This record gives sequence, structure tokens and C-alpha cells, in this order.
Amino acid sequence: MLLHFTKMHGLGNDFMVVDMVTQSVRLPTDKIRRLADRQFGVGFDQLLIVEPPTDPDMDFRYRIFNADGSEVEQCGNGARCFAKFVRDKKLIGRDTIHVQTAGGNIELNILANGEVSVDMGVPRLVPEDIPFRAQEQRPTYDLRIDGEEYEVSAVSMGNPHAVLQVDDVNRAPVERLGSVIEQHKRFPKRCNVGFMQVLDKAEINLRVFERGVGETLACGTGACAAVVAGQLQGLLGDDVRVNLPGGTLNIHWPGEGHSVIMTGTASRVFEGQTRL
Ligand SMILES: N[C@@H](CCC[C@H](N)C(=O)O)C(=O)O
Repeated sequence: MLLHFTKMHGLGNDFMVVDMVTQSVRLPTDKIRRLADRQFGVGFDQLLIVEPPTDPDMDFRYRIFNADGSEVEQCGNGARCFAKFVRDKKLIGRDTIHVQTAGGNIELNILANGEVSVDMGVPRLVPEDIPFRAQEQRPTYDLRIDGEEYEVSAVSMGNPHAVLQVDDVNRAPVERLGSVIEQHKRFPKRCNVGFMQVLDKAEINLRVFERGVGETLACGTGACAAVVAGQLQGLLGDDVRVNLPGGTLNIHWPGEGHSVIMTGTASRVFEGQTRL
């Protein structure tokens, strides 16, 4: 059968978006992996599925699969693309969209300039909610790797993140350390790993090694997690520009107990169809 899809990206974090409101297909893990392959398939960091909601208060259900086929709880860049997708496909007529995800409900707002602002919900900082193995909640934790201690923050934006501060993102060991921390036993569901360089209270540079993918050009939840981690350490203010390899996101967080608001672009690349 033919599967219709849209290729999209948020700052170079790229997606295959599939409308499962108007078509119905089964996509088992091995098929997702094959579609994700950049040589033999369509190629993407994440597959995004648009489904009817199971919660009557929500407009859609948004499901997310990493390139390795694992289903995950949240995707920030994907959420902005999701908003543009359902609007462009006329699956909804409103600019404010309520979406159910495995990581919690989120609100998407399409702005007059075409950018999308997402209420990503309240970050979870209690270790067992992340999940992260620790006795008590702290702004940073010492993580032991190959006999060395690394200071990391642990934050859930629906999905788990570790954030490390570095002097220069261009020289950070993103691949080497990212792949080890992603699998660290203190993160029982694995994690995304952010390397954050603080420029001043309102601007950071960030690279993210994503769980189930590897380093991507941008990670929306990673940007939110980095700002939360930086603010909890007193390094950042409420509004922060986050420069990622693929572009810039604006993150607003008024502090503990409040939602994180992420604003940025969403781009359509092409429409496609593939035989399954
Ligand atoms: N690219 C994303 C995050 C996608 C999920 C992540 N790899 C995970 O496993 O949690 C974003 O923009 O947030």
C-alpha cells in the first residue's frame, strides 16, 4: 500500500509526518527503522504520527518515534511542525491547537509571523519523575563515568534530559560523552544529553546528543531542559536565546511550577509517498 507523508524540519531536526486521521497503516519498529535510514529510506530523526485524540478535550493525539524505532514521550521541534502540518492540511481551522502526547498535554499556537509557540508544560525535576536515580532533587548531580565525575542536571520535559555545562560547544565531546550518558544506569529510560555553553544570562549555545538518534541539528525539548537547568543554577534569566547548530529558539520560563514556552520556526520540505 502507498503511505502518504510530509517531510518537515524544525531547525534541521527532520521529520516524516504521517496523517493517521485520514489514512490507516501499521508501522512496526523494523519498518520505522527502514524508513528512517538516510541511504535506503526516506531519512529522518523522528517519525511524527497525527492521530485522533483519545482525550475528548484534546484536538489530536501526537505520537513520536525516534529513528531507532523507539516510541518517545515528547518532541519540541516536532510539536511546531505538527501545528503547521494540521493547519496546512486543513485538519483544523484554529491557530491554537491542543495536543495529547505520551509526555503530557501541550498547547500549540501559530503566530501571525508563521512561527509557532508551544506551551511545553511544567518541567519535572523530582528524580523519580524524570526518571533519574538520586536520593533527593538537586540543581546538579555528580555522574561517575570511567572513574571521572561529571556535573549534570537532570530534567524531564515529558522526556528525560541530562544537561552539562561546557566552555565551548565546538570542542565538547558530544558523540563520545553523549553516547555514554544516554545509556547511563542512573537514567533508567536512557536520556537526551545537552552540552550547554552559557554566553550571558539571556543567551546560550547548545548541542544535543538525542536518545535513539545521535547528535541532531536542534532539539526543542533539549533547549527547554537546558534553560531550566541553567536557571536553576542561577546562570540564566527568564528569557533565553538558544543557538543550536540548525538555528535559534526562544525559550521563556518564569521558574519552578510554571510552563516552559518555546518559540521557533517550522518548515515543510516536500510531500511524498512510499510503498510499504
Ligand atoms: N528532537 C526532539 C526530541 C525527540 C525525542 C528524543 N530523541 C527522545 O528520545 O526523548 C525535540 O525537538 O524535542
